[in-house]
Amino acid sequence: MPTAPTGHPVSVRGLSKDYGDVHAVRDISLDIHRGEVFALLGPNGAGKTTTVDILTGVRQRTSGDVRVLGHDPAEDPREWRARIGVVPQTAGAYADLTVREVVSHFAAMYPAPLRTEQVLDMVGLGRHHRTQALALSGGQQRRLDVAVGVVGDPELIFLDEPTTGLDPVARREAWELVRWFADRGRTTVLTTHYLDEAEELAQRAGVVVGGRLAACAPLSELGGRDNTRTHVSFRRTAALRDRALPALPPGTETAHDDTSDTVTLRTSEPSGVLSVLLPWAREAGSPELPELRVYRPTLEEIYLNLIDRETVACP
Ligand SMILES: Nc1ncnc2c1ncn2[C@@H]1O[C@H](COP(=O)(O)OP(=O)(O)OP(=O)(O)O)[C@@H](O)[C@H]1O
Repeated sequence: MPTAPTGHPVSVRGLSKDYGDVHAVRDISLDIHRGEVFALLGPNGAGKTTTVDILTGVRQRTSGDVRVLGHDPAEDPREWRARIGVVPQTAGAYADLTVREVVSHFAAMYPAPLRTEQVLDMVGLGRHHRTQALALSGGQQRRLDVAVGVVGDPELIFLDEPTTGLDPVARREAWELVRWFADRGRTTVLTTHYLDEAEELAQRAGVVVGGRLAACAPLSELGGRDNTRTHVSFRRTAALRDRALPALPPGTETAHDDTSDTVTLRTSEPSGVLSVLLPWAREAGSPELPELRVYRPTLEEIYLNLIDRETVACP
C-alpha cells in the first residue's frame, strides 16, 4: 500500500500515552515533512522515546491518531517496516558475530539494502569489519546500531540519541550519514540532547516538555528566536552603582541580576544603546564597562526558556 504522495511521512493528531498513572505523552499533534530532518528535543523523561516508540510500532498508544508512511504503526505491516529505519536509544545485543556479519544479517531482511561495506565505511567501522560485535567499545557499538538501523536504505529514519557516547570525530561521521540520507530525499526524525547537533542537521524541531509539545518551529525561529532582541550586558562598577542609566532607545528593556551586579539591556537597537551607554560610563569615571557583552541568545538559552510553554500544534 503506497503512501499518498501529498501526505506527510509522519502525521500525528492528539497522541497520548499513559503508563498507569504516568502521562508520558499528552495530546501531541505533529506533522513531519518529506525530506526534512526533524529534531525532537526535550529534557529527560519528557516523552520523546515514548513518542518515537509509538511511531515505530514498538509501543501502543493510549489515544490519538498516528500515520507513518500512510500506515498506522500499531498494525505494523511487514512491508511498511521495511521502509523505516530505527536506531533505538538502547543498544542492540548482537550475537557472537563479526561486525560485517551483523550488518549483512540485517541487510538480508530488506528488499533493496545498501551495500554492507558502504554502510560500515559510512559509520567508521570499515576497519573493524572482522571484529566480534561483542568486543566493540561502547562508541563502536553505537556506530554498529546506526549501521543496522540504516542498512535497509529506509525512506524514513528514526534516530534516538544516535551520537550519545560517540567521540567528536564519530559524531561528525554520524552527522555526515544523516546529511547523506537527507540528500537522497529521505526523512529523518532525530532525538537528541545536543542542541548543536540539532542546529547542524535539522530544519525544524519540536520541544517536548512533560509529555506536551511546548514548541515546534524551524530551528531559526524556535522560541521566537528570529525576533529575539540583542542583549547588551555589563557588570556595574562602584562608580556606576548609584547612577541612573542614561535615556536608552525606546523599547529597550532593562534587567538587573543582584548576585552578579550585572545589568542586561534587551534592545532592537544595540548600536543606539552603546552610543549612549559608553559616554555615560566615561562621564562616571568608568570608561571601560567590565564584562561588556553584546549577543543574541543561543539556541540553548532559547531552549531553556521554552520549558514552561503551553501546548502547541505542529502543522
Ligand atoms: N515502560 C514504562 N513504564 C512506566 N513508565 C515509563 C515507561 N517508559 C517510560 N516511562 C515514563 O514515561 C515518561 C517519559 O519517558 P521517555 O523515556 O519517553 O522520556 P524521554 O524524553 O525519552 O527521556 P530521555 O531523554 O531521558 O530519554 C517518564 O516519566 C518515564 O519515567
